[in-house]
Amino acid sequence: MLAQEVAANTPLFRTPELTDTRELTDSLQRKHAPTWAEARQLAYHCAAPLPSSTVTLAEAIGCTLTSEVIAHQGLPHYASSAMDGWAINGGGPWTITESGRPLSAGGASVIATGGLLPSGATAVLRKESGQASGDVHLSLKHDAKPGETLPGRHIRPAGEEATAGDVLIPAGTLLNPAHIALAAVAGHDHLQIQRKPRVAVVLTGSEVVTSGEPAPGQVRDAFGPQLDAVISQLGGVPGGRLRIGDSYDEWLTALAGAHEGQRPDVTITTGGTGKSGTDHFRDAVAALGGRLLLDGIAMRPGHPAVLAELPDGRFIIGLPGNPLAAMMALMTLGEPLLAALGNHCFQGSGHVISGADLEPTPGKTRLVPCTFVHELAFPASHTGPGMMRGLAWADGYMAVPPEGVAAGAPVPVLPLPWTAPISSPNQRGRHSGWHA
Ligand SMILES: Nc1nc2c(c(=O)[nH]1)N[C@H]1C(S)=C(S)[C@@H](COP(=O)(O)OP(=O)(O)OC[C@H]3O[C@@H](n4cnc5c(N)ncnc54)[C@H](O)[C@@H]3O)O[C@H]1N2
Ligand code: MOO
Repeated sequence: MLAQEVAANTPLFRTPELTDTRELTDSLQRKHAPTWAEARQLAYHCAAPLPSSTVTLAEAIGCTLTSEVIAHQGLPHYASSAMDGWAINGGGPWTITESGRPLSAGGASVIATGGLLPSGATAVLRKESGQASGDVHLSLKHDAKPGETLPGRHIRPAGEEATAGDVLIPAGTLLNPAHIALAAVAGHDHLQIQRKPRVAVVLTGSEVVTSGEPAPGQVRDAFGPQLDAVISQLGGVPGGRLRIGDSYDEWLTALAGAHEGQRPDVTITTGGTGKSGTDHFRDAVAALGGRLLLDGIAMRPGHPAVLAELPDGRFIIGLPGNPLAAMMALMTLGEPLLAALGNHCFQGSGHVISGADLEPTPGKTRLVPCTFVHELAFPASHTGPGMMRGLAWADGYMAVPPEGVAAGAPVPVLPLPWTAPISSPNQRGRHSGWHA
């Protein structure tokens, strides 16, 4: 269950005063590292929504519709039988004629469910309500339900569900499989949707191994098996993966775009955000003519995270190598950036009563995986920057302000992409804030 919420969520929206990213980054670079909140704002406001694109129906599931779906003809578009039986004209008895021919008074013809109603038909008589003798004579069974031959009985009239010109699915709808079926029955083949950002991943580090138990000096890759799923949960489309070692040349080639397939909108790197001889993020971005939008954040863990933009418009998010630090940096920068590119708002923090004293960390926001017990938020254990145990069982993560939080006071808490929103029941969902 959700912990008690004492303040409504405040989803972040594009605000006019913050749309000049260069001004924002310049102002941020003049002072210390941006705060956690400033970093989130910057990651949201540095990107414009991707253009919409036309896709097949199956490809549109899970996407946001940008152009309404109209009924070009009535739904259904012809009057049909709702039952297997006979199309009939009048109250009977009837003479059976060839199917598909117009019916005159006292006429009947065999029809199947969904079959096109012949002209002159006044009703459909269900098979179980009629008695045919030979191929010609049809009469009403004595035990047939009353009203079986009344005009309109068991007929699906044309336009019953929609008339031509009706808006079947408005723009801004997050398309579920039933929407797609509706578009199909209305005769549509393609839909216009908001394009989702394509996100490539570059995993760095020669000590990183991808299977089995790592030997001393090696680490098992914490990102490869799960990052694509998180990218999807954040509204992106996984766009390829590259593994490289620690050399500058490998970094340069990887960031230059040595990916197979389509060019990504965002590249996420892991590791190499430090400032040692084996950390090449900044040099590679500079060599490619890119600029750092953000270099470090006043938060723990994840403070070395970097956000850059290349001249071709691609964004690069540099996540630290430490696994929890990387995930917290991904929430801080990746969630808002993907939201902006995908043209939706992202969730702000809810407030939950803290069950524990949370120590101050002067000048820094602490991001702490937490669990909810009796509607109180408690910091999880095992939340060192390189640890995953705490995050694995967390219900969300706290953004503990620099001055700390006393037990019993509200603390900002955010959901993880795979946990329930920290929100009141009438709050809109993560992907529902499409900007028309
Ligand atoms: N002198 C300083 N050293 C460090 C500082 C500092 O401020 N001064 N900051 C520390 C912090 S905080 C972090 S976070 C890390 C940032 O490191 P990098 O982003 O350069 O990452 P690496 O050095 O490549 O790796 C750090 C750590 O993470 C492990 N790693 C890397 N990739 C993976 C992976 N795919 N799966 C699991 N673990 C991974 C790597 O083996 C290292 O143990 O710098 C600190 N140092
Ligand atoms: O940012 Mo490092 O965050 O603590 O592992």
